[in-house]
Amino acid sequence: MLKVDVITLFPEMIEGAVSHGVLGQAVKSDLLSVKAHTPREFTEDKHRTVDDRPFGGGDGMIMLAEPLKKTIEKVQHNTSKVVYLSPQGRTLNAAIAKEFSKEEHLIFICGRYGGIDQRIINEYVDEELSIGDYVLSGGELGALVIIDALARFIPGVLGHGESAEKDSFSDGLLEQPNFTRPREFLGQDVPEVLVGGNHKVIGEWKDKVSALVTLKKRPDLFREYIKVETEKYNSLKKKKTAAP
Ligand SMILES: Nc1nonc1C(=O)NCC1CCCCC1
Repeated sequence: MLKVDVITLFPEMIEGAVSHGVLGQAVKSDLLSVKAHTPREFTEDKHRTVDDRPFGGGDGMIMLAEPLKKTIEKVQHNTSKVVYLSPQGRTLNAAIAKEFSKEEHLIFICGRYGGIDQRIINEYVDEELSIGDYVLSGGELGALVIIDALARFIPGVLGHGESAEKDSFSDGLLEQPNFTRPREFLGQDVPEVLVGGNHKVIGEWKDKVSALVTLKKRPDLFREYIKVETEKYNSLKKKKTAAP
C-alpha cells in the first residue's frame, strides 16, 4: 500500500481533503494511507516558531530548517521519496502521477510564506514538483492535486471496470463528451449511437470523437499522439518483417 506523509503547517487542509469521495474511500479501504504532520510539533520555544527572516533581506519569511528536519526524520525511511512542491519543479502530468502511484512511500513538503531553507532541499529533497506555472500561498493544494491524480492509478481505487488508463491524457487523448438521462434536454438529443447498445460501434465512436475533440481543443496533444502511434506502428511493422 502506498503511504503518503504530508509535511504542512495546516494538517487539517490535508486531512479534510482526503476524507471525501474517491480519496476518502481509498483511505478507508486501506488502498492508500495519507497522514499530515506539522513542523510546529517539533518547535521548542514558547511561540512555536517555524519561520524567520531571510538572510540578505527580501520580502516574506522563510520556514526554519530545524523543525522541518525533525519532521522529515520522524517519517522518513530508506524507500521514501521526498518531494518539495514548488513552481521550480517539473510540471505534473498523468505520466508523473502514474509513476508516483508505484512508489512505496512519498513525503510531500509543503512550503508556506516565502519558502523553505535551501539546506533542507539540498539534504532531503529528491525532486521538486509543480502543478503549474503560477504561485500559490502554499504547497498544500499542490500536494492534494498530486495525491488525487496518483490515487486513480492505484488498483481498486476507481470503481469496477473504471480505470485511470481510460482517463483523459492517459492514452494521450482528451475524453469524448458524456451524456446521461434524459434522452433530450434543452432541445439537444443524446447521440443515437450511445443508446444503440452495439458496444463495438460505441467504442469506435468514442475513439473517433476523442481524437476529434483533442484535435480541436489541444492540437499539441494530438500531434504528440499521432507521433507516438506512428512510432508504435513502425516498430510493430519492423518486428513483423524481421520475424522469420
Ligand atoms: N505552482 C506550484 N506547484 O506546486 N506548488 C506550487 C506553489 O506555487 N507553491 C507555493 C509555495 C512555493 C514555495 C514557497 C511558498 C509558496
